Amino acid sequence: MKHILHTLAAAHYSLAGFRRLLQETAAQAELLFYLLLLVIYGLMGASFEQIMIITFLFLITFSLEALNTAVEVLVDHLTSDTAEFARQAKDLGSFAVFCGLTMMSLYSLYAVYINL
Ligand SMILES: Nc1ncnc2c1ncn2[C@@H]1O[C@H](COP(=O)(O)OP(=O)(O)OP(=O)(O)O)[C@@H](O)[C@H]1O
Repeated sequence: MKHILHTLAAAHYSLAGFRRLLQETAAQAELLFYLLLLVIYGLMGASFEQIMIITFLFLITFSLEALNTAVEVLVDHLTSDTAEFARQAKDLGSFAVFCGLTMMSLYSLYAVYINL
């Protein structure tokens, strides 16, 4: 019973995190990018396996965006001034998201190449 309640509470907190993430313009753009890719994958007759792969890559990218947002929230709480640690922390988070988007883009170029 204790474990079930713990899991339910964790799901509740995760949903709150998802709602918070959707307030970020970058996260909205990434979600739209994924939906657009799904349409393209559908139109070119991609396999179930290819749709699963792009979905996993999107979920990795979206989770990187969530962690990047968490870093930004913490940094903004720590300082409202210009600071070297703040610049480095935000740039590193930004680079992580960039890597995720690059994975999605490269895989999609490959999927278009083998399906058309
Ligand atoms: N307090 C700060 N001190 C120094 N540089 C900062 C600071 N805050 C932001 N920056 C620099 O400005 C960039 C953009 O920061 P900002 O807070 O606007 O992120 P963002 O545009 O909201 O990021 P994202 O698009 O990933 O949500 C950072 O990557 C960093 O280089």
